[in-house]
Amino acid sequence: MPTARFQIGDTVMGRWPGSNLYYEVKVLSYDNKTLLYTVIYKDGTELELKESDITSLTVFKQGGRSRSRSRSRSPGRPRRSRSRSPARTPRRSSSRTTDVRKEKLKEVLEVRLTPVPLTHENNSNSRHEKKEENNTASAVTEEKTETESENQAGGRYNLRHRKDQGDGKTVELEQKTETAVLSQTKPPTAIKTTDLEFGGRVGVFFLMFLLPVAVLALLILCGQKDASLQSFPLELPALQSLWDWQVFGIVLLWLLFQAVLSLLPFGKLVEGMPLKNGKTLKYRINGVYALLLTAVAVGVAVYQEVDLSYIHAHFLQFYTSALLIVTLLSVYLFVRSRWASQDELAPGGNSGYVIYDFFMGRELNPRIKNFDIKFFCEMRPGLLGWVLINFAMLQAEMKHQNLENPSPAMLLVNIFQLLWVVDGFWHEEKLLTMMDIVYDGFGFMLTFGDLAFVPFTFTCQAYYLVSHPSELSVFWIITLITMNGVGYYIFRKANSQKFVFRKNPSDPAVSHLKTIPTATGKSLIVSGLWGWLRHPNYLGDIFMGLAWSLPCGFNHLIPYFYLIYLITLLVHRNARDDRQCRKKYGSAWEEYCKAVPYRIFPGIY
Ligand SMILES: NC(=O)C1=CN([C@@H]2O[C@H](COP(=O)(O)OP(=O)(O)OC[C@H]3O[C@@H](n4cnc5c(N)ncnc54)[C@H](OP(=O)(O)O)[C@@H]3O)[C@@H](O)[C@H]2O)C=CC1
Ligand SMILES: CC(C)=CCC[C@@H](C)[C@H]1CC=C2C3=C(CC[C@@]21C)[C@@]1(C)CC[C@H](O)C(C)(C)[C@@H]1CC3
Repeated sequence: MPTARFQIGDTVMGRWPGSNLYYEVKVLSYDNKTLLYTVIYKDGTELELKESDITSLTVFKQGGRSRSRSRSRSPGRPRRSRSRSPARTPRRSSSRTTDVRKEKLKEVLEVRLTPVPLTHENNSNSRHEKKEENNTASAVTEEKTETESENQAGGRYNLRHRKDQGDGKTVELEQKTETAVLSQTKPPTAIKTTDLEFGGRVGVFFLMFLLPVAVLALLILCGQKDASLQSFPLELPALQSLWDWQVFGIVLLWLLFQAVLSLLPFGKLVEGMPLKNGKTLKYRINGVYALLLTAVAVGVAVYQEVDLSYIHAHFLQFYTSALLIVTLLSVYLFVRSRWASQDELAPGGNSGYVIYDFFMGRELNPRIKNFDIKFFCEMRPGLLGWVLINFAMLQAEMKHQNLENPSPAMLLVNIFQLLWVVDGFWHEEKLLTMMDIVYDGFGFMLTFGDLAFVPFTFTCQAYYLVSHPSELSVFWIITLITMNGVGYYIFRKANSQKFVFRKNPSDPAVSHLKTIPTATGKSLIVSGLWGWLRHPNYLGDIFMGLAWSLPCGFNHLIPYFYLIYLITLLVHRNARDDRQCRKKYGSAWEEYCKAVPYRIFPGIY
């Protein structure tokens, strides 16, 4: 009769199926027939493990000590990324900061899985470690269902989530875990960036010139009577016609006005995602107030008979002014990043190549005291500038076409896009969890995107309509409203569902959804919109983008620029996110991809 080596109630280290990671588990029972131990992980996941996959705690502690003694880092070798998985145990470190961080995160980590890689892992390179770290088994959970999965070694593992047992206490544990994940997930450590995007140094060098020139070309075409690509003027506009100091002054005033609004002490102060040093930054969420105050200021200006069509008449000059500010700001950001500590660097903008890092952005959250430059630029001057420019185009249309009222096409474009911007401000807080804020550095790409690309290309439909009238039938108007409504519904529902789920998976609004657990303690939604597509929110956005372009008719391709940009960006973003999720969630992500094969478009893998 076989005897159990470990006793019920023992705390031991259990291997996570299919990986070399060990987590602290408690032995719940031992089955003499199958020779399997039932163990429970700290996040409530129960598994049946073979004895060979269980090791006593002391063995690990000894192994850990000898490891830390023997590990010597050569100066050239990048620091290992530890924060990729939120479930990692902070190890012994000589640094006092790490100890402080350990203390701060202790409470959170108590409800997390605590993986400890096998000793031989130290012989492998860091890329391999990352892969192993996230290689986890997973199962689709549903009320009262279980999925059995075979691990790579052929052993039997029985995955069960405690939620399935209808145990209220456990749901609370899961809720605590997920909440902790939302508020405590750390961005990856700023090790040297080796995976270069956008074609590396050469790619970004060309992009840096190509993007501003492409936008200029788009604006030139959009303002021409014949906006077809073949009619692009062979003679470029004279340089002096592209510059106006007064316009430059107006752009500076606009930025200053928005900066002042963003510093007003209205709205709540919220904490962003934790940084590598365990600290969190505070953000003032007052976008809705800024929107309202800007609307009042514009209303007063119009009442005072300020002619907003000036913006239309000087559109190219506004663009070049914005471009100069983008360039100066990017240089400032790059220079100041020299004084940023390792902790403050973005994982994607630290390659050591000046051009690449300048483009991608070295610093993650550049701030002047409490003023967060990235958060400000991402939401305020560009998005509000877009709405203001749209409104100016509406006035210009009435003036140029001698209309008493704006055309239905112009009204639709204005209203649809205003709705999207208002929605963005209403949900401003959610931006704090997005990759742009959490992972991306603030360099030329985002500065240009936020301050030049958004206000000058997203307005391209309204700009086009000023000199290209478009008749819309009632049927067409209803179709476009429906299309925008459906797109908005999918976009909003998917984004909100994910946000609420990440905050509290037991929230009644999302508790009915089926999920796939992952070793990080977070789960992935696998039903509803997120069970239909891997990025339902992108599809909603694309529907809206289509509804914004169609009012301009089919005479030219130019008004479809936004749609083409959006699809390209979202396809690229999907690939990027897919890579990150595969690293983060390992086989759980594979499982999700199998369960939900379509990415953005139904029927297209
Ligand atoms: N108009 C424009 O110019 C742009 C618009 N957007 C819009 O912004 C919105 C947000 O986009 P973005 O942040 O890129 O991407 P998503 O909102 O799709 O977020 C992706 C993240 O969501 C989490 N996730 C993925 N699948 C699941 C799942 N099944 N269950 C739970 N969580 C999941 C993962 O993060 P984790 O697990 O770590 O939480 C993943 O990294 C979109 O609606 C997009 O259309 C974006 C860019 C530009
Ligand atoms: C060509 C080029 C340099 C592109 C840069 C891309 C940026 C313009 C966009 C990347 C992601 C964005 C998001 C918003 C604006 C455009 C950029 C910055 C966003 C803040 C707009 C408001 C929305 O509600 C949003 C919060 C969902 C959205 C987030 C992404």
